[in-house]
Amino acid sequence: MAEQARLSASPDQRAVLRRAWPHLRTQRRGVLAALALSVAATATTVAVPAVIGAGVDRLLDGDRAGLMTAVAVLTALALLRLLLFRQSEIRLTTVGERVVRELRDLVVERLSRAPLRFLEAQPSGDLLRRATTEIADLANFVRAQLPDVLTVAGQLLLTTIVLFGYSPLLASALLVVFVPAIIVVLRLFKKAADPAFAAEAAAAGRVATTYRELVQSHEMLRTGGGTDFWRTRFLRDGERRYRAARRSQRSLSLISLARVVQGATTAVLLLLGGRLVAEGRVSVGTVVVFVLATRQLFDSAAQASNLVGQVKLTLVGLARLLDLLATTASREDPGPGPSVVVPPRGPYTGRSGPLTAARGVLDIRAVRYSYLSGREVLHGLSLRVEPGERLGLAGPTGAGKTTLAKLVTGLYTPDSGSVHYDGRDLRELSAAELRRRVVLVPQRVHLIDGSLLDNLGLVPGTPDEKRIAAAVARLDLEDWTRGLPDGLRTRVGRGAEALSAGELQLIGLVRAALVDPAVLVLDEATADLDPDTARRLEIAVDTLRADRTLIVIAHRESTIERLPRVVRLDDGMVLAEG
Ligand SMILES: Nc1ncnc2c1ncn2[C@@H]1O[C@H](COP(=O)(O)OP(=O)(O)OP(=O)(O)O)[C@@H](O)[C@H]1O
Repeated sequence: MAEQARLSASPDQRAVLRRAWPHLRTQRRGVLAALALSVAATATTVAVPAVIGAGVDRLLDGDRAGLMTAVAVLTALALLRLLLFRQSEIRLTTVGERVVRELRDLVVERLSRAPLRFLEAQPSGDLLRRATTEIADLANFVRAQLPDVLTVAGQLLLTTIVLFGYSPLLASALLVVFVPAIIVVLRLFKKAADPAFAAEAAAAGRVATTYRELVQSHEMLRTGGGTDFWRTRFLRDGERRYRAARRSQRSLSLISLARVVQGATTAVLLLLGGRLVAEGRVSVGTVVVFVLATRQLFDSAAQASNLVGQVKLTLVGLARLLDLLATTASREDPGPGPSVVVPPRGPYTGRSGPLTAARGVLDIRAVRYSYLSGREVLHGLSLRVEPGERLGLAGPTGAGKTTLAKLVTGLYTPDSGSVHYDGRDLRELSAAELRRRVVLVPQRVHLIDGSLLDNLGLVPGTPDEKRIAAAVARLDLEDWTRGLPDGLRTRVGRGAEALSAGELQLIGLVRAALVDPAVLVLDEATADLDPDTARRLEIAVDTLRADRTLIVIAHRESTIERLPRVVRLDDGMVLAEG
């Protein structure tokens, strides 16, 4: 089996921000400007204790003018602070929203080009969560917490610098007590929190998967009596998620150890400061600066402890998102940076590629394919289909007919062997060229939420109503569309007009007519068709086939009887022809 990239349940959490940085490429200037504003805003806060300290010393010296200057500077700082904080907040959230939007677009783009094999291999709920909830969480974080995080980080850094300027001795004492203790606390926290938060995100993904399964297969679960099984599974996943959330919350309590560190640091500072003042080595104003600034430092640390859970959650979400982007990056992507691996064999995503003739031979050469390692489904199957030929593929369930159809239409790439159209390996063709030449009408055509017209128009080039109506008329399907409540404008899909399996295939055939491919592969619906729909399908297929190659995965004897050439498959091999 070809190596298939899979999303990791616990993606690499190391250097997440560094790995995310290349994705900020287009917004780097904005990010830097926002950061500069944030630093300036923070500086106005950090300067306050220094100005108060200077004021205290002027007061003790009886320097009235100096005191008034300090008061004026404090007032100016307060105004400047207001202005700069507001500006930095606006800038940050604007740039952050842009980055999130670009990430969202990139995810959509990557998922739309991701190989079918990759998409089928992932639990759909988990994929959905990464592509939606986790990006939404990131957006919320950017809006609500990022400005605070930057302010806190800036305050911690700038305050330390200012204190060293005042008294290296007191500042060193502060750091000697404060920094090692905080590092120990943070290390303990990281050790407990990294796996806990990753497990919580993975558990949430599992809940989403189970939930999605219910929505998708509710009919089967109800009629088959499987509701209890599902409920048990859902409760089990919910319980796992609850326990994972409790564990990550417990890891947060480690951060409260920081308060013990705060108490010890204040005590050391007051004892040492008092002694230095008594010895005349520092002024009272300097001790005031230290006391106020240390308070600020502790406030920041306390705020940081409140934010740290949110930051952790966001970093885990970001790591999962980067994992998704790295796993879906195809060979053609320039890639955001060296940390991105390039796993899925991006099939048929070439942007250019050779052009092929409007009618050509379809040549399947010794293709092998496995979904799961060690369980080969097609074992070196070869088949040549001439232009304009009508071929039926028959065989028992599980013989590999649908798999072959997906290989022939380029939805899967063979593990070995190749599929050629007009002498070209499908892998060499651009996505547009491939879609122009080979079209699959699947067994179950999926509807998007919208009108029949919206659904019929889901082909390259977004055809207008006139073109769609002409295609409907060409396939002799006007009586069918006219019979629907609003004709072509009838809403279809969930909660709207229900269409039968055969009618869904009619939609697939109209789409094929709009594309005008050289090869049409029709995976016949297995459901029983009412006589009207069966007749419409027959007429539409006959009209459509004209001079193009038609491959029908035949589930009905009547279809097999009508086809001049029938290939019977069994266990991934051609069993017989005729
Ligand atoms: N997404 C998948 N993951 C794993 N195994 C799969 C997947 N799709 C199909 N298979 C397996 O591959 C084998 C061939 O399936 P395939 O659908 O191609 O057969 P088929 O001849 O089209 O059957 P049917 O007539 O029932 O549609 C089967 O054993 C099936 O269980």
